[in-house]
Amino acid sequence: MTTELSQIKKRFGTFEALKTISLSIEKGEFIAILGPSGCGKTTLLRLLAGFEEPTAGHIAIDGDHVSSAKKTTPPEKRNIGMVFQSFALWPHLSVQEQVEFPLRHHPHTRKDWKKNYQGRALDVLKLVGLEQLAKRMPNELSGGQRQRVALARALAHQPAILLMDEPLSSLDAELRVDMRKEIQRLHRLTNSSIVYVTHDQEEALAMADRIVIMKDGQIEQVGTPQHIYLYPETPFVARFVGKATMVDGRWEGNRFRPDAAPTLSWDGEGVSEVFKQADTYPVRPDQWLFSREQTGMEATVVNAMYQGRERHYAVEVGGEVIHAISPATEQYKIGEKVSLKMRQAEKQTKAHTG
Ligand SMILES: Nc1ncnc2c1ncn2[C@@H]1O[C@H](COP(=O)(O)OP(=O)(O)OP(=O)(O)O)[C@@H](O)[C@H]1O
Repeated sequence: MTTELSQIKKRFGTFEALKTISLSIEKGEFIAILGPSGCGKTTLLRLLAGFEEPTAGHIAIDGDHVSSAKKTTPPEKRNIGMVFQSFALWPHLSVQEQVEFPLRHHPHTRKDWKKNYQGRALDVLKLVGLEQLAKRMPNELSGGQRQRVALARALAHQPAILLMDEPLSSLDAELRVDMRKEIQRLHRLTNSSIVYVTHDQEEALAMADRIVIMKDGQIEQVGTPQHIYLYPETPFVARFVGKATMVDGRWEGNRFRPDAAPTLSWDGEGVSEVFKQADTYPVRPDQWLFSREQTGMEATVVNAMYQGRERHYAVEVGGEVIHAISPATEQYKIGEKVSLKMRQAEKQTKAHTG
């Protein structure tokens, strides 16, 4: 069964926080909602959870009509689990009791689990590797352990959909990467769909089956991580996900000729019509090819950062500063004049000449 959001609008007073959102989430699918601060991600999640009512439209979770402007099922009656940034564990309950609580009280808990809630709670704690800490209280746990308890509590009754709002943002960088893997593992082991709100594109690209990119209360693009990264459909998505620069130039069918070096042209197969109509080409930092021979777009290095495997540069082209990445083996100094081409253009040339 899918979860459906149909024509959802949400207004706070005169402010339209969500403007006609429609989205279908498959059973077991991992959806990341990605967008900048204030674009409406949390509002969308709160509507799914039942903390807010839509101004228009309706929501069905696993076939249950839970939300419309007329009628809303409260959060505790929805077949959902929730994990928030703050973990929100109950301070007076032990680890085991945190997980038992929803099993005993949630209306969607399977009958056999409700009866044997202690056994099921232990099984779920084993799943997240916390069975040894079942008797501990929340204040006796590390941040990562607390987040595991929050996950176990949310997953215990096997909700149709697990809602997660920036669940890793209060953990340090290393733990965040570990917990990403943990969430992916748990997702594989359960049948729950996941809706995961984040403003971290790396997290969304790494974890989701599909990413929903939001801007100003609307969906900009929906697609697999690879599709969104390689084939952005709007300048906003190209900049936000791919950190792309919009290069001005002319399109001749599927070939692009940059204004800054009109003798150069490169292939634009698959580039969205939106860019063609705007006479631009979105180039990601990793797509630039540096050279000292003046055969491409003239540029001056204004900043350089060594990053181990690669070097990140800020370079000025025609008065605009853009970001470009080179392999660490290539080194350019601040102030140095370089020449930039699209990586793909080089491949094309090789293919034509080779
Ligand atoms: N209860 C409310 N009353 C009025 N405006 C609200 C309310 N809740 C949210 N908003 C507004 O709706 C917009 C979307 O807010 P929301 O919290 O959904 O954004 P977000 O994408 O989750 O942002 P962030 O990443 O900063 O959490 C914001 O402009 C916010 O100020």
